[in-house]
Amino acid sequence: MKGYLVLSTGDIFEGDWFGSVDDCTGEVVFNTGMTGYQEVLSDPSYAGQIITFTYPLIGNYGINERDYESIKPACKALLVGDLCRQPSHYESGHTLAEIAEKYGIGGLSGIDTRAITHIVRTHGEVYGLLTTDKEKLASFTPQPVTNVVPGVSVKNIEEYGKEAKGPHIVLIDYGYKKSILQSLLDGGCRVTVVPYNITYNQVISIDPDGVFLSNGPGNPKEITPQLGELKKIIESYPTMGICLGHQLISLVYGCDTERLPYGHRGSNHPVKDLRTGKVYLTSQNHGYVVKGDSLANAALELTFINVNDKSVEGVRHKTLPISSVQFHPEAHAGPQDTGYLFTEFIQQCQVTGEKSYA
Ligand SMILES: NC(=O)CC[C@H](N)C(=O)O
Repeated sequence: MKGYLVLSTGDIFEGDWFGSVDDCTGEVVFNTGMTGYQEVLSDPSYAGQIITFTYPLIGNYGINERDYESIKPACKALLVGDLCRQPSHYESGHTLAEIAEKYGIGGLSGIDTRAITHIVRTHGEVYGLLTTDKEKLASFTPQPVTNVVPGVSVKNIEEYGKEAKGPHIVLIDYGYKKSILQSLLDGGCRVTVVPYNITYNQVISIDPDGVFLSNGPGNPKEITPQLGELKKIIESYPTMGICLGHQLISLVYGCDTERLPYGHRGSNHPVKDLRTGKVYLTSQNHGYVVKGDSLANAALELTFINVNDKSVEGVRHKTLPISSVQFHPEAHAGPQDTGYLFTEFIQQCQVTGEKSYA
């Protein structure tokens, strides 16, 4: 079946439809990873987005039971050059098309993903409609995707690793990737996952040794109503944040965020650890970034920069044990080179001994 993509720029693409047959709209973004489509499509930070894969062949090793980053993928649609419908891998249980259909994700293959990527690179903020009905193309009115965190955050507290001997971590869920939870569990932690709008008093009653702010979709400024509670929480425990969590820590301390000219989404984004001068390849997925000049008089200092565009990739508090990174040390998809940041954080939660800084 033929399907169509119309962009907010007016460009129209025709391709072969796969996945859910319902029309869908979303922000069009591109991911440059050569592998990792399963982790990408199930990363909740892609909620409300249409993902263009720049790597030409997608689906060739199928879909397995282990590599999901969430129970239910939250992205809207997938744009693929060459869709493999006969995957080959010993762990593969399904094709990408089957999984797209199962989870209500739209898909178009056989389209020029390079051209779409070029449009997104040029315009930055691009929205799209996927439909099988050619008649609808002319009437598409793009609408920004907003307020997505409540839809992907847990509704109730969840506990993992209850028998673990290591520190007890509260993971605030803005749409966490399973690999963040897994990294904490692998480090010997007990983890309590809590909803994004958790209060200071609720965290105190859980009595953790550390706090972790997860990744998540959307504009970080949409979480502004939570910043007051968040400040009290993070100033009471050793804290680490990733991606959206990093942006929120920066907003708590009066820094500003903005949209990147176009997002960083892929598995080989180089960042420099300013403490050591070492450069690491990282997994990334973000459309917003902390403004470098807004750090000037803040309580935070820069710890990592992006080697390509010099954007902010990490900060830490000048006196409190609070740090965060824009990239993904939990990897999946992508390299695990910065996994040492989990080790450092877990050690910090152990060394402190005291339950609370307050
Ligand atoms: N992966 C994330 O946490 C993304 C953070 C934020 N939604 C952004 O796009 O910048």
